[in-house]
Amino acid sequence: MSSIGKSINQFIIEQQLSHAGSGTDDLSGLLADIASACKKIAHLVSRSAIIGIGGASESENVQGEVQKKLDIITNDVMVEHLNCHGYLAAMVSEEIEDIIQIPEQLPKGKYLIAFDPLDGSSNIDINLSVGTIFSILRCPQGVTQPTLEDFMQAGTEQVCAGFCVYGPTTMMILTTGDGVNGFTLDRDIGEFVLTHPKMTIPEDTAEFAVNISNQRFWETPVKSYIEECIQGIDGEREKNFNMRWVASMVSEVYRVLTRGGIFLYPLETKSTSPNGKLRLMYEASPMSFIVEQAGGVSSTGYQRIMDIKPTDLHQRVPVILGSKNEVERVIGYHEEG
Ligand SMILES: O=P(O)(O)OC[C@H]1O[C@](O)(COP(=O)(O)O)[C@@H](O)[C@@H]1O
Ligand SMILES: [Mg+2]
Ligand SMILES: [Mg+2]
Repeated sequence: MSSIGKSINQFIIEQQLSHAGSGTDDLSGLLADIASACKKIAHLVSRSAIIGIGGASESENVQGEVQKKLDIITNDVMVEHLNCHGYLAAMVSEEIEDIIQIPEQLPKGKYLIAFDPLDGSSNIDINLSVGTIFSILRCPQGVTQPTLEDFMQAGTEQVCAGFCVYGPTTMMILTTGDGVNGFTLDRDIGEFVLTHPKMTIPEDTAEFAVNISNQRFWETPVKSYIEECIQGIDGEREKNFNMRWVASMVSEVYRVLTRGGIFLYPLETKSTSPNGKLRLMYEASPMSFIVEQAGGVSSTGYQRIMDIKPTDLHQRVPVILGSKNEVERVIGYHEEG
């Protein structure tokens, strides 16, 4: 029987029960809290102009980026929804410099979470899609006040990763290491329902996404690859490529999941941000888990992103992800030097 239309909570509980020997645990509760937070964020994003929460704030985040008002508000929504039910031991956010501890008086749980509360926030004021990205890790046993070291886990340690896109429809994409499933927010009943079961990324593609204005900073392997794509049928590849750049990673990854593609935010030598722009813990790692679970590949060009153990909460890494055969081709160019 098709499981289309199943609520996200029902789906997670059934998925947990179907694994031999495992019962439901706090993960389903935590995911229900995340879904509630994302529903609230979807509502705020859609009403931001009406209620006067669009535009920039007066503050900068830890990476020196001017925060949008909604960057701050959505961060608070995530913290408020996730800190009260005892599923988490601590959180980290792209918008906050240090670990966010669970208040003393509240119960603590066995998971850690890293999140980007509003991805692509430069797009809010021009009415393009934005999103929320999250990565769930296990808190080491016996730890009640997690430290930096407890969060320094490679992407391969993730229990679950997901993201929401607040676009023409609000969607949540989720993996717990058993494939990737997509849920659409049905606003009539206030639930995310399964609409895109078992999402897979086609192995081949003729569509690339890169911010070409940074071309002068790229290394030779990426420069050569993009040059080949642009030459199209007249070049070595003997086929035409299409290009997209939404400047919102959630939208780019969602597109790759639905019709294939390659997305690059590569190493940028000599730029002010030589490791690229994307944050390992809040963007690269969870998206890599999802992409791999959908049959795609995700790499820095030199290394599988899922294998990188962070050394800093706000570390940036180069990202090349998407359709297997194209990403492997770019990795091959890095190997050739
Ligand atoms: O400004 P650029 O170079 O186009 O960068 C776009 C990239 O930056 C991001 O917007 C960074 O995310 P934040 O909005 O969370 O800082 C990605 O979503 C996107 O891929
Ligand atoms: Mg982001
Ligand atoms: Mg963000």
